[in-house]
Amino acid sequence: MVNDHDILPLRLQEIMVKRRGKRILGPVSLVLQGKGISVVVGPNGSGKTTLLRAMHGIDRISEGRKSWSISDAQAHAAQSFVFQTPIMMRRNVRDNIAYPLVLRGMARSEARAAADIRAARVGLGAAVLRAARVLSGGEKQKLALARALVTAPQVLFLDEPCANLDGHATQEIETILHAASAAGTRIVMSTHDLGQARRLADEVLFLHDGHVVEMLPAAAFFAGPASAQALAFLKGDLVL
Ligand SMILES: Nc1ncnc2c1ncn2[C@@H]1O[C@H](COP(=O)(O)OP(=O)(O)OP(=O)(O)O)[C@@H](O)[C@H]1O
Repeated sequence: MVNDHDILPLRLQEIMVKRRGKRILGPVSLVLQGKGISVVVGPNGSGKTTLLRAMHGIDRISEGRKSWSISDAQAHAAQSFVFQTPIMMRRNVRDNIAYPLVLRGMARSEARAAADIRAARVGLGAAVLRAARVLSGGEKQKLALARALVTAPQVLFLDEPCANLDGHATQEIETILHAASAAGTRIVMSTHDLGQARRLADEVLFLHDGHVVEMLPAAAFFAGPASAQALAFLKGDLVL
């Protein structure tokens, strides 16, 4: 809905993110393009969250260059980001989902109608008038996804969207992500769950110590990554 121009490819050239002078990511150079779901995996603290936040523009890049195929402002409007712990407003489900559309200038009645359609698609059709804050963890994550998808983003970032969810809720979220990908949204998500990476990934990015050590089609990654660190990670060994 936001614009017709492709915002991809996203190019990162030697980007670094530093906190109080300390490097926490980079240098990273990569090109994000094409279709499908890219899954970011790696040990704790390897920089998965920081990479997603830097790509979307939440974390400032200290060095290097990031560019979308159109201006940053236009590109930003065509992206959504889902946090590990969804942020709920003190409103009902419908108005939470409608909010990004209202922010973009859509009339409230139209935005609410669009929100109801999105709520139904994620299985929250019967809950549109419930207060968002009383939902279960799985329902909150579905609401967050509906709100992220209501603007029909070209690119959707998700940071550990199924952390703390049970198998049933995880399956529902994965079904929604598959459907969004099939509908053309480019997805980039992090996960701790290698099983989830196997189920969802078209492409895998393996991070270690703030570096993207592997960026491969999923089949190639799981068949045998090139680096010792990724091999150890796949085997379940500690990666030091
Ligand atoms: N605000 C911050 N200030 C200082 N260091 C930070 C900050 N946020 C993250 N870090 C550090 O940056 C590194 C990368 O963190 P990040 O959260 O991106 O990793 P991650 O791979 O997502 O980790 P996890 O798997 O534990 O979620 C870690 O060493 C972390 O301790």
